[in-house]
Amino acid sequence: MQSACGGNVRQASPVTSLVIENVGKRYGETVALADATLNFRPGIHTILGENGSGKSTMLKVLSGVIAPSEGRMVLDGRTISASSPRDMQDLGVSTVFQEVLIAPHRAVLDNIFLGYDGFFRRSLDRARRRTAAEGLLALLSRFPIDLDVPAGTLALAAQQLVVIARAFIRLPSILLLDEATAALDYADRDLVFEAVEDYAGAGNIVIFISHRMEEVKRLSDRVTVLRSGRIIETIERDGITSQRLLDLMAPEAHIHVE
Ligand SMILES: Nc1ncnc2c1ncn2[C@@H]1O[C@H](COP(=O)(O)OP(=O)(O)OP(=O)(O)O)[C@@H](O)[C@H]1O
Repeated sequence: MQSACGGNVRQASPVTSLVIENVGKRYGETVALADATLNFRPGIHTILGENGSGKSTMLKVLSGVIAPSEGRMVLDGRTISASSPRDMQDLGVSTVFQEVLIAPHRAVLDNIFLGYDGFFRRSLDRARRRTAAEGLLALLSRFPIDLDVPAGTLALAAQQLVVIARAFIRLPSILLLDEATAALDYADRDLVFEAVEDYAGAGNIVIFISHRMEEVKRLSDRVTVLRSGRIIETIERDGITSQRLLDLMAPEAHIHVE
């Protein structure tokens, strides 16, 4: 991925460990996340659970979108005092949210670099931006995406690829993906997953949310299952099977996988 960006973009300092300790989030009477303690290491760590189990809440806490009601986050041994998405970006965290968030009237190229200048506190000239964006989109997309058209004129799948490219262009140490490929077809998803696997293999932390069991089994180095806002168990790659994951997600359902 670094080479796809032509050496034009700079990676934040590598991070080797992100720990959340006793993190909780309440909305009035609703406990969205309770007493969550987890150690994220380089590789792909999937968060799995039924609707409403707290997955997005955990990702929003990690991305700085919401402040936890209690607990703390520790990055490479140092407690984080970040309180906004920008603070988390400065620490090397990039997020692709469930919703496809684009500026529809701005060019695709500008969308890929949205927020980039403030992030790196210095600008990158337009020619270098084009080279970096072209290299990245060539990795992520089977079809060419015009950098100069307003992003809102693209099909939803192409818009989602633009949003994914925006996260990668910053070369984050921690990449958060919340159902980030929902609008893509199977072949599109495959390219994105290859890029994600390469990125994690290069020593970065990827935290991944998906409800598609095949994706989870293909990508995950480890899976943490949530139920009703609580961490039930974390399973390493060798122990991941559909049956085991379903039993942990919904034990009362007694779902049997053939
Ligand atoms: N802004 C909010 N205000 C009130 N309750 C909320 C809010 N956001 C989430 N919740 C509640 O917190 C719980 C966890 O929600 P969360 O979105 O984290 O679950 P999820 O596992 O991501 O679900 P889904 O798969 O449906 O996205 C749910 O009961 C949800 O209704």
